Amino acid sequence: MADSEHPRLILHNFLPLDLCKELEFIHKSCCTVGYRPNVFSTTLSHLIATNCAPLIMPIIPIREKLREKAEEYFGCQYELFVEFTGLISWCRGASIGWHSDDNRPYLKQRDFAAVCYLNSYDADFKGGIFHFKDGEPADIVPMAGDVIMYTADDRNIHSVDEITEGERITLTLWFSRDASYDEDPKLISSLSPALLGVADSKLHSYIPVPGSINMYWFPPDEASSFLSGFDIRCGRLHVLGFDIYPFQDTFHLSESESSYNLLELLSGPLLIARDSKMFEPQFLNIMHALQMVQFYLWRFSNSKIKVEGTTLNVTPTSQTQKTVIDHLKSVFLKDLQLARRFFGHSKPMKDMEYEFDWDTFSAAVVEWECYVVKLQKELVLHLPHWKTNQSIFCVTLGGDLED
Ligand SMILES: O=C(O)CCC(=O)C(=O)O
Ligand SMILES: [Fe+2]
Repeated sequence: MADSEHPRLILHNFLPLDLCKELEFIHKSCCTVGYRPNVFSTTLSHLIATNCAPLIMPIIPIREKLREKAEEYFGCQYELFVEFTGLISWCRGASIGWHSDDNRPYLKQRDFAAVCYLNSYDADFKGGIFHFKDGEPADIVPMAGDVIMYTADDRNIHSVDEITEGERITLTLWFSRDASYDEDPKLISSLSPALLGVADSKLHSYIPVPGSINMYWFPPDEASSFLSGFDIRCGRLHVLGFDIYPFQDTFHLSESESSYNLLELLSGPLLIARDSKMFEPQFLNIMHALQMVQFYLWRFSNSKIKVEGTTLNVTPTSQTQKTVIDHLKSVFLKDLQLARRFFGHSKPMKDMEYEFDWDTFSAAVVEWECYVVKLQKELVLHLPHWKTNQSIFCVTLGGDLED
């Protein structure tokens, strides 16, 4: 498959599609504005810092499998450390020219890269084809479940075409031979024992806690004034048909209130509305609401599961509430068109309109709790082992990932 001048490995169908969908859910619920233009990212340390530690669990076995594969293929058994793990998405306009992944002084520690494609060219996005400058294979068309691995040096100079539509999502890792760049000890020390000691009855401890407002404002250089652009969390909810209504008294929401103060409302309790209906149970903040909607989308929207007969907690939106919603929308989504261009996707949006129902959404909210408790238990089970070894790896793979 590869010659020794250009050491690289392509693995087809390495990740099961349902796992790809799960990672997409995690990314779309938790990401922040990323490190390059029109790029969004979710790192493991960010998941831990925003009280979403259980959500690192689906990533851990994949990470370990990839490290093993890299060591085996590139002939460096037991030598590699994971330097970086992140879910990364590229939206319309993102691209990268010819480069090697170690091409900056501060990236010299990178020895190998692994890129797992979580969604597919054409079906989910247009553009975004990967090219190696020299050697074979030369062009990689991203397909969900496929993985590419290559050396980070100039034997594997590569580029990615501009994304012209949709959102291209990957799980990207870099490996280093230098133990001082191992990300594990930092991650382990940030997994606070107090946080993990919670019993199931205290699940509310795992309600996501948002990072600072400017981490979610796009474009990032507008995050000092918020005069143009949009909040990416509101943008994602908007393209899926949801509005936000703050739970707090809104009498002070005058036109003159600063954008920053209004954006602060997103860190507090709120309700979500859709099609002139308000869902009564409150969410504790925007990340909580977004996670629930993305969870619904992942687990319920494409399945035949329909839940009927749940007591509906949905009321009609009043005119006063609509006025508040519209005012806040004009603050949170200054550039609605841009938000739609980035996160909107004509086909899935139509499917959503068709398939959404509040009863099933209520069921998803309950199911989400079971999901997080399950992951939390796994995390609690593994942590003592991780601490002893100062390294994050699973003792068993739990059957989620095929050999
Ligand atoms: O996402 C990809 O296919 C590769 C991205 C890349 O080259 C990079 O992040 O350095
Ligand atoms: Fe690269």
